[in-house]
Amino acid sequence: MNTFDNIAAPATGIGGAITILRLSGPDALAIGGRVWRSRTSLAEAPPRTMLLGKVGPDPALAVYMKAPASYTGDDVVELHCHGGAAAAEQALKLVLASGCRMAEPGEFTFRAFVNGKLDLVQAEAVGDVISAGSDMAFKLAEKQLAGALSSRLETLYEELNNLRAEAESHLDFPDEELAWEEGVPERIRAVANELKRLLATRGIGATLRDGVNLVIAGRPNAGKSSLLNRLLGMERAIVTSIPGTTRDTIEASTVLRGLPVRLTDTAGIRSSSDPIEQLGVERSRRSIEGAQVTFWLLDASGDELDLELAEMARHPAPGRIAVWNKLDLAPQRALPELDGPTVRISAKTGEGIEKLLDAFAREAVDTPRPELPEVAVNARHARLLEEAAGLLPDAAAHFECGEFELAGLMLRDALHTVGEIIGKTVEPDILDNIFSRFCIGK
Ligand SMILES: Nc1nc2c(c(=O)[nH]1)N(C=O)[C@@H](CNc1ccc(C(=O)N[C@@H](CCC(=O)O)C(=O)O)cc1)CN2
Ligand SMILES: Nc1nc2c(ncn2[C@@H]2O[C@H](COP(=O)(O)OP(=O)(O)OP(=O)(O)O)[C@@H](O)[C@H]2O)c(=O)[nH]1
Ligand SMILES: [Mg+2]
Repeated sequence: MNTFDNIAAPATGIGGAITILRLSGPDALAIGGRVWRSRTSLAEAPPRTMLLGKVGPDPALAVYMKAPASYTGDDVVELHCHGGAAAAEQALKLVLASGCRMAEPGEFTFRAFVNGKLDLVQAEAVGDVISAGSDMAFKLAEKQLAGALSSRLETLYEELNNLRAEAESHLDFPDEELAWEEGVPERIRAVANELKRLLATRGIGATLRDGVNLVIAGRPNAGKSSLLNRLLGMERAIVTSIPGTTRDTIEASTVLRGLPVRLTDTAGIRSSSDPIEQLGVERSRRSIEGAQVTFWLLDASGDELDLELAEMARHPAPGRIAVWNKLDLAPQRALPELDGPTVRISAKTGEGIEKLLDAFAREAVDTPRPELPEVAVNARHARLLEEAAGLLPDAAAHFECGEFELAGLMLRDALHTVGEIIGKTVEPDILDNIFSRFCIGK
């Protein structure tokens, strides 16, 4: 990605009411002026003023954002054209024929990073904002974009740099018994503790970014699809009184207790001679294996409780919550005690669903009512935090023994590693990996 190129891409999904083409680069203004025409040119009007003109024969609005006061930090021109694939394609063709090349995925945000508009953690947050699957995930991404995590890492980076300087200052006077500043090893350990506090947010970070994989499993007719429909608030799956109604897995996205959830309803598990049903059951098994949380439904009203329990015992399910369903049909029935979290519900009346959601959240994030975290790191951050935190106890110990060279080397490594998180020092392939996951136009 050459940062001096002029790049362009649709910034909106094609097919909406308006398509915005975004141009960024040193010649964005000139190229925009070749494609978009009006009585007053973009160069004449004050920047960030929306003007009406034409792209070819079609009316289109345009705005110029002068470097460095733009999203990318380059000169940016946006052309707001009529929506629809044909209009957008024509305008894009003109732009590409007039000196821009097509932007790669994430390239606008990459430029913002290179131009110092965003650090790497904030650039990742742009991706999180776009892919957020729940209100809580969205709010976390907004905080991270605003710099909540960046500023904490920045503070740690500065402290590590001071500590490194302190250790290295002793190297210049090897023969002197230079008294080292009070409290340096304690400060190193304090940084390690703060890194560990950040590391502890990895779980909730993964849950909010990736969503929880929740699978509903059980014997045929236990009420799995009824529960799916209730959780979604719509009749997504077919429900009948005939065992074996659901033959294939059904997937849906939803939000439970503020957590983004990928929900899978499965075909009821039993041995069957029907080859189609067998394939469905095989899929159910695979879904259960990949689950983070499993609702294992048991029909509390049936006369085959032993069979229900035997089937559950046969299938080790991650994060399993046993769910006695159809409570409305058997309100007084004495049910066997089970190992692990157990909830009683009626998918039909909705009774017990709140308790089920509490149990779900406890299984997913260890608390029935998750709160929005101040910050939450992602897998990349966690890997680097762990690496940095691992170096610090030894660095503190070396410092205490007067082994300042070793202490300094380790502090330098830790500094470098924390710097990688915010993008102060970073390998090109890491950048590629981050930005290529964005959509084109972002
Ligand atoms: N039309 C349009 N809408 C958009 C964007 C955009 O680029 N274009 N954005 C993104 O895709 C998001 C908004 N993010 C933005 C962030 C910074 C700047 C910007 O011009 N920053 C300058 C000026 C700051 C200021 O005036 O306070 C800067 O940082 O120097 C623009 C958009 C969402 N909506
Ligand atoms: N009374 C009562 N009936 C329920 C309840 N939950 C489900 N049912 C009924 O039980 C039958 C089976 O429900 P489904 O949701 O299709 O069951 P399933 O587990 O998806 O069944 P398969 O797809 O065949 O594996 C239907 O007639 C539902 O109306 C409940 O809580 N109370
Ligand atoms: Mg079903």
